[in-house]
Amino acid sequence: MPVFAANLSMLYTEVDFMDRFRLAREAGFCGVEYLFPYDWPEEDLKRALEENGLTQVLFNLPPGNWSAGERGIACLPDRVQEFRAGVDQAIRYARVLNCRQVNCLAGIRPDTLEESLAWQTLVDNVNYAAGRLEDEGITLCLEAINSRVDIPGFFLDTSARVMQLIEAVDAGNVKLQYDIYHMQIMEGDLIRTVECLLPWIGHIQFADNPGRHEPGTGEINFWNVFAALDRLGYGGWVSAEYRPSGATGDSLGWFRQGA
Ligand SMILES: O=C(O)C(=O)[C@@H](O)CO
Ligand SMILES: [Mg+2]
Repeated sequence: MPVFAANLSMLYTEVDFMDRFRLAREAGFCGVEYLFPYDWPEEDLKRALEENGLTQVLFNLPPGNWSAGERGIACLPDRVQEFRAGVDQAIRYARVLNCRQVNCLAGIRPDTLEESLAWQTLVDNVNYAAGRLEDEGITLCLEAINSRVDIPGFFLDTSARVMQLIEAVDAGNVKLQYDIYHMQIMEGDLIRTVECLLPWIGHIQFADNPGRHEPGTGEINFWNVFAALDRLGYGGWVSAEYRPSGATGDSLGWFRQGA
């Protein structure tokens, strides 16, 4: 079975954020990720990881104004300074948390922004971030997110589009973050896609579809998908990024079965 991590922004929301680390460890996870670390002091997060023997697998670059609906600023030409400051902030946290991967959210392209300008801004920003992160030994992940259900207008919404960006940037530390849930909605053909794109995949996340709940609640055959990851020799993390359909503990049958 792959090595699984728990996404603490979606799992264990029954308890306060800082208590989720312990619950993840008690369930048997050895790695965690969450959307953003920036609301907590680095040292507090580091302590939570160390006390529970957990690896910080991933977090996102600052996304702009999340509560106002922004989902990344990397494609927005009037936000380049803010993007760069966000890279600095992410590096500060990644150093303390010993986190080897950060994810860049491309953002939602406003109708008033020309597609070509959004694309060039994204290429330039990813180039900049990749250079800064390479110096730190950190991989920059680029996630394709479905624009049909969860984030209409999200600028990078297919694996092909991310691959186009990876080619345009041509940096060794830029990888595709393949989210099985989003790609089931946009593309399907999960196992064949992973097989084709394996060398460029840095991180995998999952939830079942529809509903974005745990494996077994929807249409994806996770047992076959996880077996394929093993057969293909995928060596990265596979993160449970789903909203449990009930209590988190009750949603972990897939994990207990595979562990
Ligand atoms: O929504 C997702 O999927 C994620 O991976 C989050 O990090 C936000 O993009
Ligand atoms: Mg995801």
